[in-house]
Amino acid sequence: MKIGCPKEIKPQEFRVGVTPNAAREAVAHGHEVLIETGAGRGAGFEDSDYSEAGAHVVDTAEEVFATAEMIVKVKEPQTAERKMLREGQVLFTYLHLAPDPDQTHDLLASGCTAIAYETVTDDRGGLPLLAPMSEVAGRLAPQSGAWALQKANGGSGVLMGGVPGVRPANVAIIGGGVVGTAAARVAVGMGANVTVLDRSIARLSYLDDVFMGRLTTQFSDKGAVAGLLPDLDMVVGAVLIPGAAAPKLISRDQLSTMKPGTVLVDVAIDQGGCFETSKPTTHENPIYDVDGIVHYCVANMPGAVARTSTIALGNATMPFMLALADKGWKQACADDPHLLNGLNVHAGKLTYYAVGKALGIDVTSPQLVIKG
Ligand SMILES: NC(=O)C1=CN([C@@H]2O[C@H](COP(=O)(O)OP(=O)(O)OC[C@H]3O[C@@H](n4cnc5c(N)ncnc54)[C@H](O)[C@@H]3O)[C@@H](O)[C@H]2O)C=CC1
Ligand SMILES: CC(=O)C(=O)O
Ligand SMILES: [Mg+2]
Repeated sequence: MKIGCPKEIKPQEFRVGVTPNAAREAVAHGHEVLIETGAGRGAGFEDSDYSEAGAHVVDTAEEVFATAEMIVKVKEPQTAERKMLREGQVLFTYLHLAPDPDQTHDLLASGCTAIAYETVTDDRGGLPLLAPMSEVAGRLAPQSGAWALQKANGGSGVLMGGVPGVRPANVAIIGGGVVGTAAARVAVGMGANVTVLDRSIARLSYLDDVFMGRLTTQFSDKGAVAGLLPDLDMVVGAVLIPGAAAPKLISRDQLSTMKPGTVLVDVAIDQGGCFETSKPTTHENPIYDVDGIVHYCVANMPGAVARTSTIALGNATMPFMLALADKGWKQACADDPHLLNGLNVHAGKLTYYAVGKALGIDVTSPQLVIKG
């Protein structure tokens, strides 16, 4: 199969969808890999690394899209990229369709087959292609939030770890999954006073065991969140209902119950955000103020540490990319129900229920699609 990897064009996105190591494996499996010149540079990979791995370096994204049977990327295709997708072509990347009707309609109109990293599952109930980037974003969240807490950035001027005689920051993390756990590890390490809220008692029990008294766990309901808000310095939003639009857990009215300069870090922004006042921002302009509360809502946080993120993502996607290339998407999805869970769009049909529910679009069963 011809596998194509364009340079990412989302602002300040330095990751790349195919690493030289992944390209080498694909070539060893008999596939042809086309990579746009400079695509790996932001992650520390030169064109020569790809050439040595057996890939063909091409000059333009147009060439990649026109030639490749499968496009492997990182971020959801941008408008210019969506225009280049065609019927029969496979797209393997993050999509986050539930909060993004424009992209959804463009993908349906293109006729392509789009498999979303973030809805591929595993045997343990996890999301193996989201998890590596959630590990990164979770570790970054307290770091970015601590920067936003600084007075010059609009924050309240509270230091995460405090100093002897002055209390540390109070941090609440809503959602104790992969992002939440990684964020808790860093926030606790910085010396903050951390509370993690989740609706899964099993998850709270795990966190209680692992952190051995170094954080507080609390069941997440409206009353619990409202009760914490007046005393917090930072909230990290880290909830997920796979594929679905994120539930809104802090309303605009509630901002007035918080201290001026409190920081909200909405990691769940790629699924629409879990605070009513969240809207996506970029690394170029990551924060904004609503009613005196600082919002950090960067939808591609791992792009900031593109080297680490690219290698971590490439390690996770490679086996799935190879299965899709070796067998063709239909057989690969028929053989692996976890990969089939990644199928969001095929030939003008939406195939993921949570996205259909969020956007009011009819859904065709993915099982039916692969039999067709
Ligand atoms: N902004 C960015 O750059 C990135 C964003 N993300 C996003 O971060 C979010 C979290 O991802 P993961 O941690 O991997 O998901 P996960 O599935 O590991 O964890 C989500 C947790 O949220 C909990 N939850 C669901 N509803 C809740 C509620 N109402 N209150 C409290 N907890 C609730 C679940 O029980 C689960 O433990 C996702 O939206 C993901 O797409 C991930 C990576 C990068
Ligand atoms: C998960 C995601 O959207 C990202 O890593 O950018
Ligand atoms: Mg870019």
